[in-house]
Amino acid sequence: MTAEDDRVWAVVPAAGAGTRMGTEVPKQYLPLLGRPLIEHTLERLLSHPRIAGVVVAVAAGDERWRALGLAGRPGVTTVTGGAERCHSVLNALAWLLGQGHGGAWVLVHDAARPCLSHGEIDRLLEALAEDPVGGLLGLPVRDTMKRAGAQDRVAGTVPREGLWHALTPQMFRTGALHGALGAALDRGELVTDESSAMELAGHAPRLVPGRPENIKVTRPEDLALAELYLRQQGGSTG
Ligand SMILES: Nc1ccn([C@@H]2O[C@H](COP(=O)(O)OP(=O)(O)OP(=O)(O)O)[C@@H](O)[C@H]2O)c(=O)n1
Ligand SMILES: C[C@](O)(CO)[C@H](O)COP(=O)(O)O
Repeated sequence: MTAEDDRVWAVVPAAGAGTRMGTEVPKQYLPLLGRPLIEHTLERLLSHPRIAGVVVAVAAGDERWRALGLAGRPGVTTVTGGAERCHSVLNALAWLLGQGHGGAWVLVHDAARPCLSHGEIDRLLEALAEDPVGGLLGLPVRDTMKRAGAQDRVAGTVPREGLWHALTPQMFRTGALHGALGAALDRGELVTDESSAMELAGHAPRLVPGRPENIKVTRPEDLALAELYLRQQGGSTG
């Protein structure tokens, strides 16, 4: 294995508007324990010894990102995001390809998931080190799952055996993921995660158990939960 293949990069899609949060400030910039949410996320990634660098996709003209000063931190590269998460990820992957990292593993991790632990990153790297496809962190579904019909009436119960929540990071070879994502977008498939693109390309990514604390801050009530989890980690990266 060449030294290049052993390097691991991270891509952080951070160009969203946070509509479901209902705040004027995009959620990745909301304060969490006194620091912008995205700062916690980037710190988790940048402090991991196997991660060579982080490519952050931010909205065009994002003044908050510029004002944060994180763009100038060693190991951080900024690219412009796109209309959807998949476009933002594709732009970041294109930068990595342009740098000659097509053979390297890339971990795509939502900026909105600040409670990621080093233990999860380690599990992902160990489980997929020799995997021909790659994979993602996930959580088996614990509740009985219902499919809603008209007027939110139960249309049916979905068997939960084998159902998982997809989390991030999702880990694939940069070149393979860029190709699969580009092909999905060419077909008009605005995939909501990287695994979907790889599945459309005919692959079966591996699911690796993540932690319930690795939540995606999406709605207002998620902020308090993320703060609780970060306090429980007590500043450690887990
Ligand atoms: N065009 C977009 C949309 C989303 N994201 C990022 O993708 C991650 C997961 O997306 P989501 O939780 O949906 O964030 P938003 O799109 O900002 O939220 P909403 O759907 O509520 O607007 C977030 O870190 C978000 O910043 C992105 O980089 N580019
Ligand atoms: C990537 C992801 O976090 C996996 O669950 C999710 O698909 C992001 O979806 P969103 O609609 O962009 O929040």
